[in-house]
Amino acid sequence: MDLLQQARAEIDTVDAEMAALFERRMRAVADVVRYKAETGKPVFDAAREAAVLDKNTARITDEALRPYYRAFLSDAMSISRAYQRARLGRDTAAYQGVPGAWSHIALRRLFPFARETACTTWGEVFDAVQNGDAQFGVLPFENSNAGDVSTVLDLLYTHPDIIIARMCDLPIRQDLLGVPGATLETVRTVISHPQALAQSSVFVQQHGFKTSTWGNTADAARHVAELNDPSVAAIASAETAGLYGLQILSAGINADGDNTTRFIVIERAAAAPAMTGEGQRLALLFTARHKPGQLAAALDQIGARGFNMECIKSRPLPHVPFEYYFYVQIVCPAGSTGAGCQTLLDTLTSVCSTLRLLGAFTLDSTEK
Ligand SMILES: C=C(O[C@@H]1C=C(C(=O)O)C=C[C@H]1O)C(=O)O
Repeated sequence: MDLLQQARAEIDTVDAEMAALFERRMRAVADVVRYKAETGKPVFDAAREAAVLDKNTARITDEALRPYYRAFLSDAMSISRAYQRARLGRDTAAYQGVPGAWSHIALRRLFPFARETACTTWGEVFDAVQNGDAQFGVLPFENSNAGDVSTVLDLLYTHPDIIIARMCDLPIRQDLLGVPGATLETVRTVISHPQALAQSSVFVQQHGFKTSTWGNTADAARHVAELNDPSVAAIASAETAGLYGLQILSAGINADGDNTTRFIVIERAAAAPAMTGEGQRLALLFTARHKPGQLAAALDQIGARGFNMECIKSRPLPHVPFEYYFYVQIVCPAGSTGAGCQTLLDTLTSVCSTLRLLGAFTLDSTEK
C-alpha cells in the first residue's frame, strides 16, 4: 500500500467512527428539540456555543490544528441548528426579490436547508418576520460602492421587536450568461439591471455589444432563457445561470472586483440579543440629548472601554422633523465578556436619551 492508500484507509476508519458519533450527537440534539418545542426557547444559544467551542478547542493538543477544529465544531453546530429548525418547523427564511436575486443567493448560502419565501418589498420581509410567517429575513444592509440601504435601517428602527441575528458579506461577481450553444461570438445584445451594465461597461464596450436595461439581473437571466436566442445574453450571477439553465460565457466581467454587499439576517426577538464579548459585534441604535458633547460622550465611553467603532450612521428620526438617530457598530475587544458588554451598555444608557441593543452577532463569510 502506498502512502496515499494508507492515509485514505485511516481516514475511512475515522470517518466510520465519526459517522456513528454524528448520529449520537444528533440524537442528543433531537432531545434538545423536544425541550425547545415544549418551552418555546430559541434554537440558537450564543453563550452555550461559545462555551462548547472554548472547552473542546482546548482539548486539541496540536496547537496548529486548533483553529481548524474550532471551524469544524462551529460547522457541526450550524448543522445542528439547521436540523433543529427543520424539526421545529422554524426554518422559513424570507427575502425580497425573485429567485437568483442577490438576496436570494445570500439566503441560500446562509440557510442552505431553509424553506424560502419571496417578498415584493423589504417592508414585507419585516412583516413576515414580525408576524411569524418567517423565522428569518435576509436583507441587504450596505454595499461597498453604493453605500447604505437606508430604508432597511429605518425599518429596523421602526420595528422594536426585531433584531439583527447575523451579518455576512457577499462579494458581487457578475458573469455573462447565454443559452446553451451561445458563445462570445454569437452574442449581439446584453440585457441586465443598469447597475450591472455599468459595472461591466468596459467588457461590454470591448466586445461591441448593444445593451438593454432590465428590472433586475435574475429577471434578465430568466428572459434570456425564455428567448432561447444565442444572440442575447444576460449579466447576472453564476447561481442564476444554474437556476435558469444558462451557460457562463465569461466569468467576473464587472470591473469593480471588490464590490461587496453586506447582508443582515433579521429575527423576531424572544429575548434581548445574547452578548458573549470577544468575537462578537454589537449593533446599537440610540438618540442623543440636545446638549453639547452628548454624541462625543457616548463614543468616548465606547473607545475608553476598548471597543472599536466600525461604523456610525445617522438618519432622520421617522416622523420627527430634523431629529436624528444613530446606528453604531462596535467590535468587542479580545478577552471581553458578556458582563463587560453589559457594563458598557449600562453606561451608555445613562449618556444617551434612548438606547437599543439591535444585535450581538458574529460577522460571517458566505465564502467557503
Ligand atoms: C443543541 C443546542 O442548540 C444549538 C446547537 C448547539 C450544538 O449543536 O451544540 C449548541 C447551542 C445551540 O445554539 C443547545 O441549545 O444545546
